[in-house]
Amino acid sequence: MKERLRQIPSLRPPLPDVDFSIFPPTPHEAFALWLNDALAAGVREPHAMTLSTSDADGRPDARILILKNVDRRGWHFAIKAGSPKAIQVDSQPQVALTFYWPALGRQIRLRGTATLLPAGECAADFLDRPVGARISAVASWQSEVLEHEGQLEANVSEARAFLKVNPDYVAPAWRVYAVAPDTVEFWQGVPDRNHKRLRYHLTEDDQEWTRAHLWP
Ligand SMILES: Cc1cc2nc3c(=O)[nH]c(=O)nc-3n(C[C@H](O)[C@H](O)[C@H](O)COP(=O)(O)O)c2cc1C
Repeated sequence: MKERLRQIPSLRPPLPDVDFSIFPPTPHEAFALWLNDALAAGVREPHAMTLSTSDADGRPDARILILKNVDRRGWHFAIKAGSPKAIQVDSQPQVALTFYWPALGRQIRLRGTATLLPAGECAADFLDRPVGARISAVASWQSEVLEHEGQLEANVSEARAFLKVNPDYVAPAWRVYAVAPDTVEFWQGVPDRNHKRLRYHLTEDDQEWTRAHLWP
């Protein structure tokens, strides 16, 4: 295994260069710039990110979610109440988000606080989902033990029939959170390993973003 892993290239050139000295004043704007680059470079699912949480005992957990929006409140994700991640976020709202875009050798790391958005926004997000995704959200006891496939099929059929006659139904467990970061780091991999890093940090009074270049 060790040999096989060693042979896999990482940060394979060509990678883009970056001039952090001309980066915008907020990480929100910087994220939008890099997302444009990722889309232009054909990065698959650049809106997939790892949400890291910790449970009540302080044990870390992580999983991938889809980024739903970025606005002044932060980076949004949608999940189901009652799932392990939702229980973790509610008990410990300090979380981290991580993006990795291999084709560009770029990583973005955020640390901050997750806040539940108003019920109306959660409902609107649910109704925006394709019908298959709504069926699945209604049918699934997410992350519970599935005793046999038949259970899932039965729940999916039931949810499909229910949503057919109740197309405006909103799953009450649907939640959208925004992560308001206090730290956001933009990391550009360089093949010679002298990576470039820019960290945005919110001042204590939450008024201003400061910027610092970090050692590789
Ligand atoms: C590309 C990708 C996107 C995903 N997007 C979401 C999402 O937006 N919301 C979600 O609840 N789960 C999403 N998942 C599934 C989660 O990673 C996870 O398996 C699931 O939510 C259960 O997590 P939990 O047991 O920590 O609650 C996605 C998985 C992948 C691989």
